[in-house]
Amino acid sequence: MPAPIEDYALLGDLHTAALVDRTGSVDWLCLPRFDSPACFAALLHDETAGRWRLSPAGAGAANSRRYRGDSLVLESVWTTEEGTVRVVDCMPPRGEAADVVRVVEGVSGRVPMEMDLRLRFDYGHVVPWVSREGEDLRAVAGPDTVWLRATVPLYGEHLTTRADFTVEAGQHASFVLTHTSSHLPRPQPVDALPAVADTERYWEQWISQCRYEGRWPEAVNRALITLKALTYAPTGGLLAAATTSLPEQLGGSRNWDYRYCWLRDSTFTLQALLGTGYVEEAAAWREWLLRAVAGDPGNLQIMYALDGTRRIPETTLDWLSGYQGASPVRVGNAAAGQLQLDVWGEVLQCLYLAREAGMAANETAWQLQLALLDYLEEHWDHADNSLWEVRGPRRHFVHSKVMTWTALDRAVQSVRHQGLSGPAERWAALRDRIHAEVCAKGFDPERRTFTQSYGSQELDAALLLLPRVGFLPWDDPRILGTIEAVRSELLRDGLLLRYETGAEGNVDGLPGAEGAFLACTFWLVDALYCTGRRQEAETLFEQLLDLRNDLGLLSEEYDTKTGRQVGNTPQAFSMVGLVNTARLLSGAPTGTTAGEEAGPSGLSPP
Ligand SMILES: OC[C@H]1O[C@H](O[C@H]2O[C@H](CO)[C@@H](O)[C@H](O)[C@H]2O)[C@H](O)[C@@H](O)[C@@H]1O
Repeated sequence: MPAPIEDYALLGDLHTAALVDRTGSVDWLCLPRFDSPACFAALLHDETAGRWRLSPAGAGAANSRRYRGDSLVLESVWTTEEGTVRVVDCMPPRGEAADVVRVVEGVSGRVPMEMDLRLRFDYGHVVPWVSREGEDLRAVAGPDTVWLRATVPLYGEHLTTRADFTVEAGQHASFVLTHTSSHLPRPQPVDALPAVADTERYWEQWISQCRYEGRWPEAVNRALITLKALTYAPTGGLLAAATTSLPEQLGGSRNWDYRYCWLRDSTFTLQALLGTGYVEEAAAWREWLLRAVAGDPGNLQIMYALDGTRRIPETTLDWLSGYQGASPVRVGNAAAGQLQLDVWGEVLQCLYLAREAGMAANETAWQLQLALLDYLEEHWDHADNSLWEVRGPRRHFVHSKVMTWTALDRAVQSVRHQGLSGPAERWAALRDRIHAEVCAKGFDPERRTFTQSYGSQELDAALLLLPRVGFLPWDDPRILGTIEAVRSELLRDGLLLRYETGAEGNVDGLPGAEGAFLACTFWLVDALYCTGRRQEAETLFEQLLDLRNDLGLLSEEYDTKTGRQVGNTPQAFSMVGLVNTARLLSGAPTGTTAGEEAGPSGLSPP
């Protein structure tokens, strides 16, 4: 049975990621890319779907583990009756091929070790043909070949590759697993020990560029490293999370594939990276965006594959029982075909902020924005699926409408303050019309709160974002009323739901419920802080930090009843929330609004 979600550590090489549990088992690895089929899928079934375990013989969980400094080199330590060993795991920055390096270091005594490798390609159901090439192993199936080089003898048993060996104090044993396409010659294997050192150096060098000087630096650095690890280096695409189908409710069916680039999640990630000095990543993402939407920029999709592919059809993998029985397991994501109007606002805002942060204006990028605005002028008044990607009927979601306001506002600011050219007066007129409509149709004067959609009785945590984009100031009574209403109706055991599942007309069209949404709870911290409730804000932020696993990672949601992380992991949305809220609470200007015309406040210390 897979481990609790919070037990998993992340390894990555900016092309793909692996998850390792406390017992030394790699339970998730997709090769060669994040969105390729997994060759270790025990995470979504059991060990028969593939995993790679390395630990002292008969041992359970490691006694301790940590990342080496600010890196993605994982160290797990076991102390047994025979002595102490350290297993060092990493994925070196991608060279010719993908490598996973595992080194066993004897610390004291003489410890018997076990290695158990079950490669199962195509999400667990293809057993490869394994043969020896000298001392090394070669496992082939269809498009994939995996090589295993080890410094200890290997043997095969029950369709599994094993090693039983002993490590003494001061000794090393190492394993290098290398993947390539099966039609290609064998890549040069990396040397284990230098590869570990290179990996550590790569991450230390990357984090040394960080310009964050606020509080909670360790938590922020770890979140930034995680966000970087969710970057697909060849294209600059930013992933929502490293996994598919980790359930939003234990045992439930709200299981989605997050190994893609959502424009929304990417723009939030970009804001966190830009705000901490990572302008290069922003430039790479802008190039990715321009390529992804090229051809028909008006016809924007809300998400794309890592390389900008538009078609990511959703299917289920019925041979997998799902994470601890939560089925179905889905690959692909039908949300790609939805209308989510907020995305126009997020993209225009992000590109605006990138220019503010010093990225040179780019004529092609501005042409893209003009095309997006053309579309929006025609479609802003359509009902949509909202940022929550509801699968129930489309509605006039208040947050979506406010983000169309944001798109137009940032366009106006770009002309007025950034020297770009466009019909600013026409955009400003439509912007003001949308503002008036939202205030008339999306606000409930009796309850003194904005509502989830026009005429609805329901609330939505996304309403906390209205003042952040400058739609109204933080001290506007309608915003203060909304913050109070959202708190009183959506807080569960101190954390915030996105909305009430199953309420009024079952807005998301899905069975079951879900955990508290961590990004929304960070938004609540921001709202408390920006309305002068600094102590409450700080207390809630510290409470959120306590939900991170021992390695500083957060998944998408938290089940307050069982005290467990739920949903895909590690999730960019949550890690972004941590970075941006830490910046806010540290007094850093966060600049999510465009300027004085956008409204007097925005997200900045009051
Ligand atoms: O809740 C139903 C939807 O859940 C997923 O969407 C969520 O994750 C996205 C990626 O992080 C995020 O952008 C979105 O705001 C979230 O609601 C899933 O991808 C959808 O298919 C599903 O309908």
